[in-house]
Amino acid sequence: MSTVIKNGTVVTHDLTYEADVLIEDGKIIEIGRNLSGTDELDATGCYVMPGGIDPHTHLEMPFMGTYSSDDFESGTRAALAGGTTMVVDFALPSPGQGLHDALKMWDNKSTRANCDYSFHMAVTWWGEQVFDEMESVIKDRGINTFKHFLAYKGALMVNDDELFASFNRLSELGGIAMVHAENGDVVAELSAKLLAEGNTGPEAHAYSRPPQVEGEATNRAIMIADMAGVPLYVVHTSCEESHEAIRRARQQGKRVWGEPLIQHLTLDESEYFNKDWDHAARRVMSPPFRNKHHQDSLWAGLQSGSLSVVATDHCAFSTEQKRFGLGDFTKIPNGTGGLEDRMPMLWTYGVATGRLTPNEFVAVTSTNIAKILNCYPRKGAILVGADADIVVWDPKKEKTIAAGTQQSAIDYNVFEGKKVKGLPRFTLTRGHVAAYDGEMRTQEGHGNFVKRAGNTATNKALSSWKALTSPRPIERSGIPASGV
Ligand SMILES: NC(=O)NCCC(=O)O
Ligand SMILES: [Zn+2]
Ligand SMILES: [Zn+2]
Repeated sequence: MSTVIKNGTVVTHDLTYEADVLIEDGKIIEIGRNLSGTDELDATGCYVMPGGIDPHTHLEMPFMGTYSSDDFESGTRAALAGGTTMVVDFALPSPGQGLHDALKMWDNKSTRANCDYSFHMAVTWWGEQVFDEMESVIKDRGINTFKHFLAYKGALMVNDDELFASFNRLSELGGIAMVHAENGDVVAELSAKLLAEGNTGPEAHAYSRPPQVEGEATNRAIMIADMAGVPLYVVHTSCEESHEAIRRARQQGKRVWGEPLIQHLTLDESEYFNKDWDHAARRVMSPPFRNKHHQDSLWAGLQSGSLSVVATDHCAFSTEQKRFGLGDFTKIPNGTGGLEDRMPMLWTYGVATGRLTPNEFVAVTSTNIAKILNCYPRKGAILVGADADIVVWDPKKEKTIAAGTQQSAIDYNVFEGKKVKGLPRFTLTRGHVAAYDGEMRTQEGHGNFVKRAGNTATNKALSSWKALTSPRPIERSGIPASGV
């Protein structure tokens, strides 16, 4: 059995052309004119693009005394509804837990995934066991990305000595370092002071995490990564201070990538000043939403290439869960949803406004991250031999975002009421049509784990440079006799 996508315009990160796409056994087998197959999908008036890849999700994540409400089933269903065909989730060991132990837990949860997925490994504590297991996580499990939290003091946060040790180990093994860049010590101090002064509401979450805490931590991580000789990926870049550090590092030739979220690009800090406690608390996430100055900086970064990827950090908590923080903003579970809305929101606020070209849209939602994570061109490509993870995108299709019609398990949507123009007509996950003109036809358990080998081209380039420039003793003849 084969499927042909007919009469569409193929849009990739570098090309736009009219062609049909023929699929068999989950792969693209031919691209050309006048193709035929057993099943036909009509793409007249549509763009045929690589399915989105969201490299930053937290599905069923244990966090702040509860679990995020979307699991691998509802989360990947939401992804497919919005044109995303692969998610990358974070496996988080609890303190003292081994990396492989934590991965077993994530393996169990992910059996229900409707689309392909991969994992990043989090380094939440440091010791010999973590040092040792990192090797097999990369070589046997095919996980080449390791996240470090510089925030969440007393929980997930690692200190600078641990960060440097882990970055050095990754440099040796050919891994990629990731950071949540906020200065956790300063956030803890500011939070305690705000609470003592009677600032208990959700707006104080934003006051406790000003752009400076993010700028400082981003810059620190960049410098530590540079000394270790490891590539660095900065997650949820939300402000000019952090973007500026990334931009400068890239201009200096450092291997650093920045990832803004669709929430930070399109929602601002005024959400926290809403008189309705629930409204404000539902939008509590770290880093918090910023103002227009920061949003313009992020858009400019995507346009100029100093920022590389748009993600969601999908970590959805219900209103009931958010209310754990009534009377104390530090207890509001941090996180917002966005998996279903990332692509339509970015198209509406990016492509339709002229901030991004359709090719740039494909680059920042799919191809760039496939290259960074080392799964391109299996993912992120419309090429013969690639997985048939495809979105047939109708630029004229419209809807108003509403919690009542979403796939996510929670009872609200941070984009509620936003009108989007540009939606999937069909979303295909390895050839299976999981979203058919608004109707969900997902298959629970269809998703496969995507292995990603370490020692990428970027790792090799960095280690060659490191070897060439590393400190070495100067050979001298005629060493003076000691003493005077
Ligand atoms: N971002 C957020 O507030 N929650 C999810 C965990 C994280 O990425 O920091
Ligand atoms: Zn984070
Ligand atoms: Zn996150």
